[in-house]
Order: sequence, then C-alpha cells, then structure tokens
Amino acid sequence: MTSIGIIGSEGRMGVALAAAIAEAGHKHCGVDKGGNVLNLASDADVLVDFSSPDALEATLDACVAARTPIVIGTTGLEERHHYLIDDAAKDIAVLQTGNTSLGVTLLAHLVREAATRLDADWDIEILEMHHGKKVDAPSGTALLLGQAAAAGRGISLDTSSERGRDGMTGARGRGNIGFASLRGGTVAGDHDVIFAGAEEMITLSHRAENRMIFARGAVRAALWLIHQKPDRYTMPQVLGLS
Ligand SMILES: NC(=O)C1=CN([C@@H]2O[C@H](COP(=O)(O)OP(=O)(O)OC[C@H]3O[C@@H](n4cnc5c(N)ncnc54)[C@H](OP(=O)(O)O)[C@@H]3O)[C@@H](O)[C@H]2O)C=CC1
Ligand SMILES: O=C(O)C1=N[C@H](C(=O)O)C[C@H](O)C1
Repeated sequence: MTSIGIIGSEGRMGVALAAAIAEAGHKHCGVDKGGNVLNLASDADVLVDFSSPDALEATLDACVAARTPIVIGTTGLEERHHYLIDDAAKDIAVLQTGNTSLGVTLLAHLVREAATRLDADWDIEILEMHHGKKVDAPSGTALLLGQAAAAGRGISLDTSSERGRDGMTGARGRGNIGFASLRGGTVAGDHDVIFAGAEEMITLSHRAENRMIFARGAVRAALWLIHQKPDRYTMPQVLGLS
C-alpha cells in the first residue's frame, strides 16, 4: 500500500483525489494552507499538489529535503515556477501537467499531429469553459493544448499566442494560436481546439464529466513516478505515448 500526500486536501480536487486513492487501495494524508508540508513529504511515498501557485516553492523545498517525488497539477504557474520545478527535478522526480486525465493527454497528442499536418492558413483557436470558482485563465489545459499545437506547427507559443481579445484588436495574425475562456456554473472542464480553414473547420474536443478523471489520472501518475529517477516528467510518459 502506497501513502500519497495531498497538498490542497480540502479543495475540490483534494476531495476527489482522496476518493480515487481509496478506490485504488492506497492510503492518503494531506495538508492545506498553514499545514506542515515537510512532515507530509517525510511521511508520504509521493505527493500530489492541487492547491495554489503560492504553495509551490515551499512544497518543492520540502520534497527535495525529504527526497519525495511529486505530481504537480496546480495551474496558473508562471515562468518562475517552472524554473523552480526544473531545479527540484535535479534532485527528485517531478511530473507537472495542466491536466492529469487520460483523455486530455491523448487529445494533446492528436492536436500536435493535426497541427503538424495543417499549414498556417488553418487558424487555431482554443476555447475552454470551467466552473465559476476557477481563478486562473486560460486554463492550464488550454495552455498545454496550445503548446502541443505550437510544437506541431514548429513555432513558439510565447510569440504566437493571442489572448484576451477586447476592443479594436485588429485582424488575427496568420499562424497565431488564439485563446478564449468562459466561466460559469459547475463545469468540470471543457476544451475545444478549433482548426478553422477556408470553408471548413475541424474541432477536437474533450469534456470532463466530473473531477474523478483528473483524480484517477493523478493517482496513476503518482504510482508511476515513485519508480522514476530524479528528472522532470510529463503525462505522455506515464501513458507510454512519447
Ligand atoms: N492538473 C489537473 O488535471 C487539474 C488541475 N486543477 C488545478 O488544481 C488547483 C486546485 O483546484 P481546486 O481543487 O478546484 O481548487 P480549490 O480552491 O477547491 O482547492 C485548493 C485547495 O488548496 C489549498 N491551498 C491554497 N493555498 C495553499 C497553500 N499555500 N498550501 C497548501 N494548501 C493550499 C486550499 O486551502 P484553503 O481553502 O485553506 O485556502 C484548498 O483546500 C487549481 O490550480 C486547478 O486549476 C484542477 C483540476 C484538475
Ligand atoms: O480548475 C479546474 O477545475 C481545472 N483546472 C485544470 C486546468 O486549468 O486546465 C484542469 C481541468 O480543466 C479543471
């Protein structure tokens, strides 16, 4: 039986994750804001983080000190957080992803494939909708799908994304990747990647019906990560897609 520590254990994902861990026959412990993350990292075999970007630095420090691998599912991360993750991954196994579900991991694979085959005359737009309590936009998944599309197209997302259109924006840039975010109700997470060509359109979509898909994927990733050497890993590696 594996002990999985949850950062953000009382949140929406923390509760779903605890259920998925129990369902898989493992045990869990957890912390929320103000909890002792070093104790948690020392007691658990692996941590899973679904909390807030503010928690990340202390969490990684604790994991490195305790030599405990970690799955990071928290979104809204900035460039400085990715540097912290790269640094920690020199000492421990770290898997960071904007979406732990198997469906989105496969979707990203398909998006990359489509973007490889369709030239820049096909406008790529990514539309996401989430529940009204979500605090970051675009979603981590939308950004992950944008990275997949950019990789397929051989461009950098940093210099080719169009976000937050409002007012006299001018025409969209050829080859750019656009993002739009909707918020409302209890939507667990919907994503559409639209390839809009001349007089035809392809849409690749994923609908999360509830949070258990993220939770089960995170458990699968955590159990896999325990057996990996220090490095930074991705969901496609867990699923053998890369
Ligand atoms: N990668 C994926 O597949 C998925 C990622 N997510 C991401 O997971 C994150 C959490 O989502 P969700 O569960 O809906 O959010 P919630 O707001 O419901 O839960 C967040 C939890 O984290 C806790 N928390 C906040 N700050 C800290 C801190 N500094 N240290 C420890 N715990 C802290 C909160 O405690 P308190 O209430 O005391 O502040 C709360 O219990 C988001 O970034 C979301 O986008 C969500 C679903 C899937
Ligand atoms: O906050 C959420 O709820 C979700 N967050 C992740 C994201 O930002 O993509 C994953 C999922 O879509 C649910």
